[in-house]
Amino acid sequence: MALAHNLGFPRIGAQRQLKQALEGFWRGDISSTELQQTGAALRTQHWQWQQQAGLDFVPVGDFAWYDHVLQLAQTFGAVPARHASIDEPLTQLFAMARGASACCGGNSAALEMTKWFDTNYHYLVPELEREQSFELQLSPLVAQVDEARSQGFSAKPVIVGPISFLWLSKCAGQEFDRLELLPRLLQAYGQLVEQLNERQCDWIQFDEPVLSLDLPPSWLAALVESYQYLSDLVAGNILLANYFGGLADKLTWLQQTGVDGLHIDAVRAADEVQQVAIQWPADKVLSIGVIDGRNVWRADLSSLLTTLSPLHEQRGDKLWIAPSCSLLHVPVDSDVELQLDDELRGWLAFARQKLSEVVALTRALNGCQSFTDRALFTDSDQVQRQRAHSSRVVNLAVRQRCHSVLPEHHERQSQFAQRQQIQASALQLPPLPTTTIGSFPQTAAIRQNRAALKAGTLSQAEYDSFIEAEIADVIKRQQQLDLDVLVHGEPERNDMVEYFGEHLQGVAVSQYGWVQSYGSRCVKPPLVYGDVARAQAMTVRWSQYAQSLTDKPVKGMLTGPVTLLNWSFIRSDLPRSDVAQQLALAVRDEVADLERAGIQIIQIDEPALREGLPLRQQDQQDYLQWAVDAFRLSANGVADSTQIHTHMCYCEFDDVIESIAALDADVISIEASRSDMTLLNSFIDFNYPNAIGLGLYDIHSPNVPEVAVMAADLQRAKQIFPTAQIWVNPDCGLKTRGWPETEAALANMVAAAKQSRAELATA
Ligand SMILES: Nc1nc2c(c(=O)[nH]1)N[C@@H](CNc1ccc(C(=O)N[C@@H](CCC(=O)N[C@@H](CCC(=O)N[C@@H](CCC(=O)O)C(=O)O)C(=O)O)C(=O)O)cc1)CN2
Ligand code: MET
Ligand SMILES: [Zn+2]
Repeated sequence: MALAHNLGFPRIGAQRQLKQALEGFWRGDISSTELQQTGAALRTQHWQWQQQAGLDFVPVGDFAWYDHVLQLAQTFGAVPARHASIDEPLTQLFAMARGASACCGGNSAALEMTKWFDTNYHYLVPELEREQSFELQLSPLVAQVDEARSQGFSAKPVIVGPISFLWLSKCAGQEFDRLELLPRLLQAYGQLVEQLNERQCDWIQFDEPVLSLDLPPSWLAALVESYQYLSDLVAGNILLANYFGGLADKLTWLQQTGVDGLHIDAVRAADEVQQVAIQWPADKVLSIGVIDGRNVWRADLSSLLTTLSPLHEQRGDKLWIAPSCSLLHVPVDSDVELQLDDELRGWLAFARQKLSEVVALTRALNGCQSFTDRALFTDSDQVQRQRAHSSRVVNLAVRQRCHSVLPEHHERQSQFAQRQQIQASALQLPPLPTTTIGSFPQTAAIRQNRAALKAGTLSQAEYDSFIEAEIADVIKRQQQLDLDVLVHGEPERNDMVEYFGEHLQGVAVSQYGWVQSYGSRCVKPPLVYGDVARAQAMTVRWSQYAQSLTDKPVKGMLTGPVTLLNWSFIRSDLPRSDVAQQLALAVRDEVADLERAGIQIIQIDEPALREGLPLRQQDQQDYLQWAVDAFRLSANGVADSTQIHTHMCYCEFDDVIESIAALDADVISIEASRSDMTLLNSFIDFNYPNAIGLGLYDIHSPNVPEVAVMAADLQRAKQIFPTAQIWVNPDCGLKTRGWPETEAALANMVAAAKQSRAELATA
């Protein structure tokens, strides 16, 4: 009998209960007891759903208040000195996640947040000292195992394994080889394992997604050593879980680990399944992640059954069926999406539906299908046929246009040096021009108005005039701040990707399809189900209105094709590069309309360009090639006098700097402040040719940066780059901030720029 299991369930809640509870707790509206109750209720609900779906085990340990890597760091006492004096565990955890103000242990910054592999989920980066000690502190995992068992669930603890934990951490202070810490870290894992042993868990799942990366041999040797050690300690069995890519290149290492089971991502690495099935010993469990945990389309169950049947014949009960990865990256329930038409809704499988697919497949293999399992197969067959022939999927005009894209559509008319001169005389900006990244605070009033529009209690006309009033307000405030290049503030956008999803053909948006991005913040990724086209202008009206209110240039503001792609759920029947090209053409049309409407500066944001970089080096060049092409296709249809900006944040630039230069944007604004300007090194080393907007302050914190600090950073920048190349801006949009700190910070930023300009004049 094959077994059905799951690697992890979305923790945020079908109605984002965790978000509301967390934000309520941070505001002081609810007590920690109430927060704990919400967490417990969510866990129970999620276990119930999973058990009812028919899984043989439920995952325990996938829940976290903020992030599971953070939770594990705290579990092992890997707490930076600046947070160590905070006694109360939850207070300490949130201080590590969000920084602590004077109220609890001084003004201590949060841990760095970064992307979880190639997802839009962010984890907090543990900071490890060379002398770091690890010791099992209070373990929420152990408590939750007790909780699940007391409620009658068959619990499979899941935990990030030691190699991934170390790889994803960073050195506090000076660099050292983090593997030096492994023996101490393993002891802490050992302490945890002992507690789990007492609870007689049959299986413990250790997640090692770093197996999907190109790992140096020293790390692979450390992996073998770690799991040999843990296998001896664990009374039950170890399932070593990899996801987001393949691991066939590491099989000989994995065979030496002594673990009892291996989970592979059979979606991302479908081509490896046969090889792994042959090489992975038949007396060990092989868990095959066939249901896509990174996308939302219903699986082709019949074809999966055909692939899996021979494996089941070979392995019998040593075959497990699962989603490819944790379901953290998909929304909870597609059945509640009643605003989507039946056909489209029928194409979707969110977390709950995916579990039914896992179970239906497993039961079909085991020859014990229920009536509903059979119905699921019939539906699945029908959906595959529908999607293959549906007129809403193929748009011939789009296909033709894609075929007729020519190389010159990717090119500007002139080189940057010429454009720079033309633009300088057209725009007449001062040296070190100041600007912002696009969004201004998304106030409660803005969201309430949008909610009222959706609820039908506010008319479109009322909503539109509300948005105009907001735009007028941000234009006025920017003029008072004396910024040089203004923005309209993006008040009309719920999210920079979802908004375009709402306006593009071939794309649908869900009502409740929230996915955790970081902490309490969620996104609702659009669903790209068909060929993408732009029916009418999406942003021109707002930019034009904003420009009508001022003589200063107002930047048009668009999300770029690569970011639209990477932050959406994309159809699985076309290569990603083709979808990127369709999106690029849609954005290109919008750029053209903005230019025609008199907008002289257009920013095309690409914060997710780096995120989409394939995990293996061998796949990266191809991606960068088509991603850069997509951006250039979207941007380069303009006259030389139109200035193209782009923006990237959260970026390790080193490995993609050539591609960033190849975008050939006239101005790029980047994050620099949080890394203490070290991000600039890649731009310096590369001799980056175009203009750069320095993210002079971190918008993720409510702290108001001092003029002197920003002026000093500008001073450093002037020593590195020609002044004509430097712009001055915050490091990302201001939508998550409040007005008071926004205005105070921007006032200081403008003051720093003016001070720096005055120095130029006297130099
Ligand atoms: N897609 C995407 N990915 C990204 C980013 C991004 O901006 N977008 N930025 C980076 C960081 N990630 C972020 C992700 C989310 C948010 C964020 O602020 N999300 C908001 C939701 C934004 C949104 O869609 N808001 C809706 C409101 C949805 C809502 O909660 N409505 C209320 C009612 C309105 C109210 O009273 O608030 C309800 O349904 O109950 C709107 O503005 O219309 C949140 O979680 O709170 C910020 C950064 C990386 N990835
Ligand atoms: C995550 S990048 C955000 C860019 C967008 N223009 C904003 O200002 O919010
Ligand atoms: Zn940004």
